[in-house]
Amino acid sequence: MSEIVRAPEGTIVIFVLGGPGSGKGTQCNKIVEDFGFVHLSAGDLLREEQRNPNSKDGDLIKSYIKDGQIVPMEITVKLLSKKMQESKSNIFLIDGFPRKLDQAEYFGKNVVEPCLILFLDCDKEVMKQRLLKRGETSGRIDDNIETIEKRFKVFKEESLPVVERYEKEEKVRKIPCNESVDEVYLKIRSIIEGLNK
Ligand SMILES: Nc1ncnc2c1ncn2[C@@H]1O[C@H](COP(=O)(O)OP(=O)(O)OP(=O)(O)O)[C@@H](O)[C@H]1O
Ligand SMILES: O=c1ccn([C@@H]2O[C@H](COP(=O)(O)O)[C@@H](O)[C@H]2O)c(=O)[nH]1
Ligand SMILES: [Mg+2]
Repeated sequence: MSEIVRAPEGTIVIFVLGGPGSGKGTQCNKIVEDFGFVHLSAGDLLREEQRNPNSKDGDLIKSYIKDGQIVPMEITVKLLSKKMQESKSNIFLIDGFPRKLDQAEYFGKNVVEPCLILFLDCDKEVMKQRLLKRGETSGRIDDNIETIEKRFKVFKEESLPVVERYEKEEKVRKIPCNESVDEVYLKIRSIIEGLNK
């Protein structure tokens, strides 16, 4: 796997954060359609790496995901950095990362500081119902009630402090996400359209 490389000057990174099932992937897909940013889902990259029979990290990744725990950051940051290096774009939506304070520090120091955090704020019960429904067809090893509960705990204890960290830097836009996909997206679109105004 390639090494972690600092992003070139002018690279713009938006972190899309929120609890499991808050709609990060769904909303990122809509942003990509309208704005053409490059969407990197840390979870998707880890799942792809886990499926790669040549990866030395596959078994480790699988055990962390199945248990709803956070994979050691060197693995995730390498995957993100590789995709960024391969891309011709300089605007990235990074979904579901950073999940811990040390990951936020590490990425900022070694890759790039984000300019904006979109925080998708959704009620736990709403997220749980979405994930259970998704689990009927997703095939994800973590879309089951036992792992979902663990993911909620990890999100509250480890990942919410990341949002609080960026709130101190006034980089966070909080978006209520209990409503329909289109209602949520209208709010997100207006935030993105307002950038640089
Ligand atoms: N606003 C919404 N209203 C109803 N269903 C939604 C909404 N947003 C997303 N969903 C559905 O909820 C499920 C979870 O959405 P999505 O995969 O986008 O969430 P996520 O935040 O990326 O979750 P994860 O952290 O598990 O990757 C999907 O089945 C999606 O179709
Ligand atoms: O930065 C990351 C992102 C994800 N993980 C692990 O993957 C699963 C699923 O992530 P989603 O964002 O829900 O697709 C997550 O529960 C973690 O186990 C990670 O470790 N680090
Ligand atoms: Mg997702």
